[in-house]
Amino acid sequence: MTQAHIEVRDLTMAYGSTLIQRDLDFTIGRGDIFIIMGGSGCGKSTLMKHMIGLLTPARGEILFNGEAMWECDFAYRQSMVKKFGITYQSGALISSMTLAENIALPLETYTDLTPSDIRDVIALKLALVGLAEFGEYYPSEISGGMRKRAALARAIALDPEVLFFDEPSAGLDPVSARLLDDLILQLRDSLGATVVMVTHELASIFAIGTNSVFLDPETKTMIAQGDPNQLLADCNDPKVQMFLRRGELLEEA
Ligand SMILES: Nc1ncnc2c1ncn2[C@@H]1O[C@H](COP(=O)(O)OP(=O)(O)OP(=O)(O)O)[C@@H](O)[C@H]1O
Repeated sequence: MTQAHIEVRDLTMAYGSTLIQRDLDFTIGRGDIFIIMGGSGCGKSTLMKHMIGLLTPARGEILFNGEAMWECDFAYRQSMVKKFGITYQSGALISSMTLAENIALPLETYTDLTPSDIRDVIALKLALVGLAEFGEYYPSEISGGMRKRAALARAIALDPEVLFFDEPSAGLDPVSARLLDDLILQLRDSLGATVVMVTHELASIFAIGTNSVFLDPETKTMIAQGDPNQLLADCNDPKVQMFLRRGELLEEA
């Protein structure tokens, strides 16, 4: 049994009086590639925002390395969140800065590294994502797939313990999406990190996912959890099967 890295305990999420999901309870193991799945609008991004300290639970708790994220004060929570690397759907690189300058930003903000050390870290991170030659390029001068990888280089600048991705392969062609999956696997292994991903991409889910939770927008709670390949083989819930089989339900035996 792998060691728990993030534990979601009895979590209820709401925007004001609007309930989004209730009674979420699951564990993400160290080294997992954990997929948050479910139909449109069920609350996947909302769950991720709770995990990264942006939204406060209506009820329940999230533990990181066994420590409660919401019981503690803001400063302590920030020290936990610093161990997370986050990439959003758009990549969100700053367009007026080169890739190297984008990666330098978290290093200048959160570390005491010298300019020369920062240059070394930038070179290392760019090399890790296959962009060694592109440090002086601006985001608009490279392809969409390269922008995703550059955003990843920035997310790993501070050697995070957990990497969070919201729809990492959105807008990519299948080959670039596959390369991004390979890169996520490679980074998980080289950083010894845990990965948490919101994605609809079945190919990615089955290729790299090791654990998952399935959120249902109708009952507003989780209806399945576990290895996605195992869920495909064993889960009897028709909504989960519909999702994992791209809408094609198994014929009744
Ligand atoms: N800031 C907000 N205030 C109020 N409601 C919100 C807010 N953000 C999201 N919602 C609502 O919460 C619900 C869940 O949204 P969320 O973006 O988490 O879903 P999702 O599963 O990630 O969706 P998708 O798959 O379409 O990206 C939606 O009904 C959405 O309209």
